[in-house]
Amino acid sequence: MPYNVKDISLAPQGKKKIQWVQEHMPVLERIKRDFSEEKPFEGITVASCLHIEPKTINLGLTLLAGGAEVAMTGCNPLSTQDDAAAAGAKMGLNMYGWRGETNEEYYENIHRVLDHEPDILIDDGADMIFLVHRERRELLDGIIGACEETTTGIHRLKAMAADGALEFPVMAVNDAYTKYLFDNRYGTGQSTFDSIMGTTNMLIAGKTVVVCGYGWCGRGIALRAQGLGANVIVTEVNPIRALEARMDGFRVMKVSEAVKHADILVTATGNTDVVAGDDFMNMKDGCVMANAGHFNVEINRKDLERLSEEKRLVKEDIEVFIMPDGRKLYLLAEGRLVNLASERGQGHPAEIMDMSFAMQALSARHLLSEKPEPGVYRAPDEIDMRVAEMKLEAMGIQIDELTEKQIRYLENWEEGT
Ligand SMILES: NC(=O)c1ccc[n+]([C@@H]2O[C@H](COP(=O)([O-])OP(=O)(O)OC[C@H]3O[C@@H](n4cnc5c(N)ncnc54)[C@H](O)[C@@H]3O)[C@@H](O)[C@H]2O)c1
Ligand SMILES: O=c1[nH]cnc2c1ncn2[C@@H]1O[C@H](CO)[C@@H](O)[C@H]1O
Ligand SMILES: N[C@@H](CCS)C(=O)O
Repeated sequence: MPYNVKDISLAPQGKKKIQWVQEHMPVLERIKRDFSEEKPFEGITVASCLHIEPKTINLGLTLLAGGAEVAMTGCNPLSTQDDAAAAGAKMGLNMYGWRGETNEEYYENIHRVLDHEPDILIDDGADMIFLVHRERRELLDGIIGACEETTTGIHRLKAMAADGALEFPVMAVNDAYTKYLFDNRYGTGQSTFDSIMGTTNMLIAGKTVVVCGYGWCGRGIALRAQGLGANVIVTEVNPIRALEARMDGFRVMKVSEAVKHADILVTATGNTDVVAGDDFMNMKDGCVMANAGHFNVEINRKDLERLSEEKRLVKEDIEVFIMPDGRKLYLLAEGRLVNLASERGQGHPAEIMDMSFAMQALSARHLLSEKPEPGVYRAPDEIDMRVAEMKLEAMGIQIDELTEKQIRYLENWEEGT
């Protein structure tokens, strides 16, 4: 089985981590059992570009159990867990990736995965899908379609589809209820603080935490910051989301004002230059900045380098920028998504990725059976509801069913006071 990982001898340690998460991913385990009987992916090659860590390996093993050949690489140069990658290679997956890739190595590894001539792609951020369209067009004919994991990837793919440039169907896995309502909100909320606290060993209680963006991720981050005892300020560009943040109990202000108060600042917008230029000149001394959104552009690192007098690594994943007036500003994990890119970042909890990856597995199977036209599609509600039902069942929770009378009542427009 071809692979290129940092250190294959880390496999036993990675395997233990995979076994641990499997115990907390009951929905994916159930799908794995079904797939191993039905073999829906027999003869199919799946290529993934996802954060490589134990839960993702478990998705790979689920597809493998379904008969697929699986080739995996990372979707971020810093997020790969080397022991999990090594274990994946030993467990029958074609693994390419390591933590700390250069930009060149990152794209090189996507090429190696594509060399397996995949029928189905699973992407996070759409880098692999773009590469196929730009540089590996010879593969387009063989590709049945792709599944996309995250908000930013879907924005990019919709823009591509609007320009008539998207040449195969893509399932917008992020847009499933069982994905964004839980993964983006509770997953990012918890894993962002897990990583910030693990990296800095700092107290959150009593601090002012500024959250830029009050989308699904921002809501989760603000909620958890509040729960940890922080004073939370939200910045937004969307008036409705800003109002929601205010009525959820948070202060709302412009980022240029918020930076003056921030002890900790977290971006989660999917946008560029959210904190930039003069913001660094007005920022409070000692502010710790982290990005939980995408790529490394939300906090403008180039501005930070240009405006500071000195930059050095304090310890793994903490850089300090010393400003001309002596203020120290800290940036975590090079401004890449902190919950995965920092060494301490474990990503979302297993129980959360259980649903996200169940949606991935079932969306890939849906692509195979339906073979839709090129475009960006939400997964059918039946799949979404099925994942929620399986999750409730696994949690031992029962809910009521509508009676015939209630269904008739809800469908009736004549009955009133
Ligand atoms: N770290 C993770 O594990 C993780 C998990 C899920 C999603 N994501 C990524 O996080 C980002 C946000 O995802 P989401 O699902 O919350 O998206 P979303 O669209 O629900 O929310 C983004 C919010 O940011 C706001 N915004 C945009 N530009 C802004 C600016 N300059 N200042 C302040 N607010 C601004 C928007 O108005 C919107 O309310 C995306 O890039 C997504 O891919 C990361
Ligand atoms: O632990 C994890 N393993 C794999 N993917 C993850 C994990 N945590 C979050 N994400 C995924 O990363 C995307 C943003 O790049 C998010 O959409 C989320 O689903
Ligand atoms: N794969 C990209 C998209 C995250 S939303 C990244 O890691 O930054």
